[in-house]
Amino acid sequence: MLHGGALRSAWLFAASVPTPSPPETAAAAMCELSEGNGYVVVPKWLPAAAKRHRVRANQESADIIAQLAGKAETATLAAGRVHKQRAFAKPALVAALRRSLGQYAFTPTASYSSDGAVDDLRSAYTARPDVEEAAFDALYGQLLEARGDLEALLGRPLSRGVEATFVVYEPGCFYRRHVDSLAGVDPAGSGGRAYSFVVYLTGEQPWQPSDGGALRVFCDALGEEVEEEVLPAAGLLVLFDSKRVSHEVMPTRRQRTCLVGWFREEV
Ligand SMILES: O=C(O)CCC(=O)C(=O)O
Ligand SMILES: [Fe+2]
Repeated sequence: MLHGGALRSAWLFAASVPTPSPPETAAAAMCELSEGNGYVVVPKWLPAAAKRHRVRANQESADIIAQLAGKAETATLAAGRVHKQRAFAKPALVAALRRSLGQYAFTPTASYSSDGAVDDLRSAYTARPDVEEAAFDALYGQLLEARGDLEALLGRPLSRGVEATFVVYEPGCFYRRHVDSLAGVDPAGSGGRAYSFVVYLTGEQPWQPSDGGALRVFCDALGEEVEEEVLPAAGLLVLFDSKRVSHEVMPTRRQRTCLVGWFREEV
C-alpha cells in the first residue's frame, strides 16, 4: 500500500524528467534509440499513420461485420428459418396502406384440393394490390430493394416479377399447415416461388398471444416440432424459403391484415 510520502516522491521524480527534443531524421532517431535513454519522441509520426490505419481498419471491420451478417442471414434462410425485420414498413406507411385498403373489394378465398373440391385449408379474404396506388407503390419499392439485398446475399438473381396479395383474416380465419411452393410443380405457377414474404399491416395496438393468429413455423417439412411462432406486428416483414418452410396461420381472434407475396426464381 502506498502512503502519502511515496506518492509525493513519485510525482517529483516524474516532473523532473527533461522533455527530449525530437530527432530530425530516422537515422538520428535510431542513434538516439541505441545511445540515449532507450526512447525517442517523433511528433506527429503516429497520428497520420494511425489515422490511415484506423480508417482502413474501420472499413475492413465494417465489411467483415456486413459479411458475417450476410452469412448469418443466408444461413437463417438456408436452414429453413424465418428472417424477421421489425418496422420494415414505418408506422406512417402502415397507416396509409390501412387507409387505402378501404378502396379494395376483398373476396373470400377458398382453397381447392387437387380434385377441384373446396377444402378447408384456408379461410381469408384477398384483394389484388392496385399498382397505381401511392402507398402500395411505396411498399412495393421497398420490397424491390429487399429483393436486391436478398439477391446479393444469395449471390444469384431472382425474377423481376413479384407476386403480391393483400390478405385479411377476419376473426375465425386461418391457413392450415402448408408450404408455398414445391419443387417440380409448374414453374410458371406456384412452383416458381423462391422466397415468401409477409408484411403485417395490423393496427397499432400490439398483438397479444391471446389474439391467436400467430404464424407457426415448423422445424422441417414433415415433423411436428415447432421452430417458432411469430406474432403479427404492424410493419413487420418476415421472409422465408418458399419450398423449405412449412408453416401455418393459427386461427385468429382479431382482424389480421397483411400483404403476402413471393420473390420468384429467375426463368
Ligand atoms: O399471413 C401469414 O403470416 C402467412 C400467410 C401464408 O402462409 C400464405 O399466404 O401463404
Ligand atoms: Fe404460406
